[in-house]
Amino acid sequence: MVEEINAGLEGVVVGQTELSNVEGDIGRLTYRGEPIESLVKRDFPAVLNWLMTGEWLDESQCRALDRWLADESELSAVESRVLEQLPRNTHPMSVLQALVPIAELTPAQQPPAWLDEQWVPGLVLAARINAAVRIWHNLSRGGDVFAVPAGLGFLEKLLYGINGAAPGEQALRAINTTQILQLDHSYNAGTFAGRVIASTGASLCASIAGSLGALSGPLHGGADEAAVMMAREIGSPEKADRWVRDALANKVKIMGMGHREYKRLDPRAAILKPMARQFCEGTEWQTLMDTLMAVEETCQDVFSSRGKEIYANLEFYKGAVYLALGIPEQYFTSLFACSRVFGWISHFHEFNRAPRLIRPRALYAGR
Ligand SMILES: CC(=O)SCCNC(=O)CCNC(=O)[C@H](O)C(C)(C)COP(=O)(O)OP(=O)(O)OC[C@H]1O[C@@H](n2cnc3c(N)ncnc32)[C@H](O)[C@@H]1OP(=O)(O)O
Ligand SMILES: O=C([O-])CC(=O)C(=O)O
Repeated sequence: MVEEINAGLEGVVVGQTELSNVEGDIGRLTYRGEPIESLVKRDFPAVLNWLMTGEWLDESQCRALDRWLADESELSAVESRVLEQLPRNTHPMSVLQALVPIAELTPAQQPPAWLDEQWVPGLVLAARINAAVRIWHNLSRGGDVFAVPAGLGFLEKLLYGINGAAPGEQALRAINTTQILQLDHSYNAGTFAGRVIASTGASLCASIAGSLGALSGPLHGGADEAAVMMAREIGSPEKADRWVRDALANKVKIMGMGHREYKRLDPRAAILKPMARQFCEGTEWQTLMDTLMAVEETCQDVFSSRGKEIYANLEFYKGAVYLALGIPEQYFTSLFACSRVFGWISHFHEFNRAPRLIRPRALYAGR
């Protein structure tokens, strides 16, 4: 009997989740029923807590969580030594994969009293990941780690540490938006990898180390860096049309375009494109932004001539916002991980409430 094989698991339902809902046919994304368009008007700590627990924090709780996460965004002596030993050209995603399995999950500061203790190790891990990205950004450039003043918020500390200067109000609002948009996305490859690892009874750190590996690939989270590298290679909007037509004729994938689930515009790209335009206008990033827009136009034109549709995904315009915030492209995917880790933690706990070993079957095709 010939068994049917679905190598990419397209459309296969392998579990359930209450965390986020990707409605690809109508281009809608919600976290616990709340559309991302309204969530981006809130503060990042409030939204990550909503995703994890399904409860809204009041203003003082939100400030307390923000401050505690920021305070926990430091590395222990052992963790710092690990980073110091790494070759300076190590990619930030590899740095995170080296660090996470040995990360210390005991908080250095007392967590807010109302925080359910089941969340503490995961939140400490998320804070360590943010710290590692900030600190590696300094170390990999051969410099000292920028001193960051006390009393900053979680995302403020991350941006301050990367740029060595206090972010303005507009930059803070922008990073609040990008990080909210990346928190969760149902059973994407990175999250699913984490659930598979959790299904063996492995630890939270093991699960998240696996998710990081999956996220790093260019067909997934690594597309953010790859899209900007593509725009840099093209060089200018005038050259985009020829470049894209040649690429598509040669079956080269255009990074940041297309999506397994969205059959319309990714709602995250719909928010990020106007933001990126506004941020890049009249700056050194204007040509890159214009090049990305020209790539999107030609890509859609070629697809339409084939009777198909293609749309930008989360990754296509996000990089232009990040560049304007002072974040270099090698760091894009690690910034993605700084947000998505809260989704991975939520999935780890959700999965472990009804665990089952995930073990599919293969059709033997050998001798
Ligand atoms: C956060 C995230 O992970 S978002 C996704 C980030 N990844 C990217 O941006 C990488 C570029 N995009 C892609 O590779 C794909 O669109 C994926 C992997 C994201 C999803 O693709 P799948 O559901 O597997 O669709 P698949 O790759 O089979 O594409 C269907 C058709 O569209 C084409 N296509 C899809 N995306 C692209 C693209 N970006 N560039 C060129 N052609 C594309 C495929 O070549 C295929 O054509 P064919 O039917 O002639 O063979
Ligand atoms: O859902 C997917 O396949 C990829 C994606 O957009 C994400 O992880 O945010």
